[in-house]
Amino acid sequence: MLKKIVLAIVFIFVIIIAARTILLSRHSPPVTECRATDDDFIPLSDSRLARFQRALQFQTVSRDVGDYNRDELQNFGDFIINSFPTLHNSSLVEWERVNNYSFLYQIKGNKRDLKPYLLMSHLDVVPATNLEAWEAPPFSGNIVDGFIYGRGAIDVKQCVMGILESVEYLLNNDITPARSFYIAFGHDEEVTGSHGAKMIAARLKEKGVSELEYISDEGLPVSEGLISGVNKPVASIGVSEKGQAILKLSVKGVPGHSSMPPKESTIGILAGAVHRLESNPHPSMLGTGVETQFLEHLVPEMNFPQRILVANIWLFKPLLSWLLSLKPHSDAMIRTVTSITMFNAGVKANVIPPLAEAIVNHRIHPSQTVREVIEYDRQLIGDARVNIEIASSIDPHPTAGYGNNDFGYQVFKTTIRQIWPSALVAPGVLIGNTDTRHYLNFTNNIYRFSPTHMFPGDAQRFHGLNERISVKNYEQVINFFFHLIRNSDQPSLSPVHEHHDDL
Ligand SMILES: CCCCCCCC/C=C\CCCCCCCC(=O)NCC(=O)O
Ligand SMILES: [Zn+2]
Ligand SMILES: [Zn+2]
Repeated sequence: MLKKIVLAIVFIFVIIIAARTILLSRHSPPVTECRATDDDFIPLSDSRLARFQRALQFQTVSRDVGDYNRDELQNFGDFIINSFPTLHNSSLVEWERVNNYSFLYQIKGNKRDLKPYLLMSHLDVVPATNLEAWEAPPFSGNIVDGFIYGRGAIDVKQCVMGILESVEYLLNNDITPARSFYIAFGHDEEVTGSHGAKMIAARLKEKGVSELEYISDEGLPVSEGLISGVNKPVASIGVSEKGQAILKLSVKGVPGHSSMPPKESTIGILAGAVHRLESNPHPSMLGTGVETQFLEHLVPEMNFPQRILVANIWLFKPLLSWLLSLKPHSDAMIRTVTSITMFNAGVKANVIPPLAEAIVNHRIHPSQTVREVIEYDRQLIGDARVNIEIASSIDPHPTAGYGNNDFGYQVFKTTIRQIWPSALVAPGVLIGNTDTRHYLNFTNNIYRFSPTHMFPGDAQRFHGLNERISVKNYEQVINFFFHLIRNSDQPSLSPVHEHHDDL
């Protein structure tokens, strides 16, 4: 009898595994018909390329909240105004500098009943370090072997300049958009956006804007070769964004002579706490959020064993979590991550340190909250001598729609396929943070995507060494935004044609 029950259970499991594998292995058909019309390609002329190289030369570095290079932001802003004369003088455009260095543009379409959308980006960059290790100086914009080097090449001056080039082209060619749109460039995204994006959002409200059709901002790239077994480019659209908690850990002690040390120093206690945090990662949340749909979208391109695993996360979560945890970029998809980013202690070689401090930077999986993450840390540290203070925090963002009837998502999907026809397009979670935190009240439809083509090894270039973009990819960036604007002109989505017979 027991044997029969076991066999029946195994049989049911096999049926479920097979059914899910077959179901998720089906290729999804294109769901929209929205092509860019007219001459639909902007070539990367020498002058467009030179403008981008020049943009990378401005050292618009942000270091901390309120600590950014004002002179260079001013110069970069002046350069933008001078480089795009049609945009800045068109009767279709209203523009202003917000809080001195940020920019807000309104491009007026001729169908005023259509809800406007917003294209976001940012003008600042993080500092460049280890200058000797760069192939070309980080503020040169030099081209080496077909790549344009510079801090900001992928984060994210390529989008600033790509948006500006595409709009200038539209206006120079007398193409009046049907749907109005806004462009917002903040000047301190790398240090929370509280002086830039936050002020732009307030200004938008002042102008009477309360609802937007969708918002686009920097985000996930088009990646190739990052997931073993998937041989096509994977374009992931960030429909949500991780939360963030910056915690300051501190341990206080009594200073004294180093010849008579206490059993434990503030440094030793804090180092122990930090070590416990680093060696006990937060749990895998695989199966609870959009990372699940991301992986499931790739199933048709995977090999058979991979298909079985990914189509059945309900069963294989532990194994898959382990596999995904092997690489930092895939580990970041499935859990709240912990980075120890700063550690300060001690005053002199022969003085017992009175204070030790560390900064912990968490990026929070959308299925968790700031409170839960801090409680987990507290339990893990398990030492009342370690004080935990929240320096800043934000919960994960809500998830935007990514179905067949979600206008913004479908416009992105169509546009991506116009630039990368073989790309698999999938929803995903952005593992870093953006200025969109200041715009959450304008719409739920926020899409975080950068039309940057990335290959193995490129993820480390974000905020790292040798940030660069290929000349070809920069041309794709310009054309991505051009097509996005053209595709956004349609009043609504074309009827959806589902083909269920193409198994
Ligand atoms: C198996 C996974 C395949 C997906 C490929 C993902 C590759 C991820 C590589 C880079 C994405 C990182 C984008 C981060 C943008 C965040 C912008 C930023 O710097 N904001 C400030 C901050 O977060 O502190
Ligand atoms: Zn950025
Ligand atoms: Zn950045």
